[in-house]
Amino acid sequence: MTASFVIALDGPAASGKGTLARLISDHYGFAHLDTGTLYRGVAWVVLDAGGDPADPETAAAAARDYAVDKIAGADIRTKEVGAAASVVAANSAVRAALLDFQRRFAGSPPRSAAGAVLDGRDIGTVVCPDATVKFFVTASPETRAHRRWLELVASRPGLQETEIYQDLLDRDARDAARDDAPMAAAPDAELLDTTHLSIDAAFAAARRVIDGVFRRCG
Ligand SMILES: Nc1ncnc2c1ncn2[C@@H]1O[C@H](COP(=O)(O)OP(=O)(O)O)[C@@H](O)[C@H]1O
Ligand SMILES: Nc1ccn([C@@H]2O[C@H](COP(=O)(O)OP(=O)(O)O)[C@@H](O)[C@H]2O)c(=O)n1
Repeated sequence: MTASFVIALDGPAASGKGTLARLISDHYGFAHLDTGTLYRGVAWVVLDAGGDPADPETAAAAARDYAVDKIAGADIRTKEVGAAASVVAANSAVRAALLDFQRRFAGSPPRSAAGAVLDGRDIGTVVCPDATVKFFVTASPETRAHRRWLELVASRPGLQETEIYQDLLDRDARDAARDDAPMAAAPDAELLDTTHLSIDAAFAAARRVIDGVFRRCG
């Protein structure tokens, strides 16, 4: 089953897809799923238990047993958890274990919302190939590193922007090179480069695309 409207946002780390997904879901009254939290959650569970995210069985077992209450209070937004997330995300058994939940969310959004907004790496290509509107959100690596550094430095004084930059490049390379559901723009995705756009301007550009599609859908 598919919800009336599904908005898919994919793109590399810190491109602004999560920010747009939240604004879009608030504006249209749709439910939002940040699918990166699933991979970060699985990675956090593995790391917290002292496991190796690269060990296929350890990661697959954590994904099969995954429930959101397992990460209650955990800081899953760190760069270490992000790096481990992209390692577990290359494991097909992990991706298979998380797929059904994402598709059910898109098909039957919580609170009977009229639509769902999902952001991640493979939403428009694998999770919801029939999404109503698809975006591939990008920004230059320097811009993305600066944005992510601004987010993290408050809780980690001394954190170097160059460290974040390298981290993002490594993660993007892993995400784009994996065999299963690599990060990629769907052929019918709208490309949105936010390098020189404020959050408001990026949101306005996304709204123009969505409203245009909704008008055509009647
Ligand atoms: N267009 C933009 N201009 C400036 N900062 C932005 C823009 N879009 C997002 N940000 C900021 O960049 C950071 C990363 O954005 P986020 O939406 O979390 O990226 P992603 O979900 O792609 O990893 C956040 O602190 C967010 O507020
Ligand atoms: N749909 C998705 C979402 C995230 N991921 C993985 O999870 C990691 C963390 O995703 P995220 O969306 O939280 O990362 P940021 O863009 O917020 O930095 C990514 O680097 C991917 O490896 C994925 O493989 N597929």
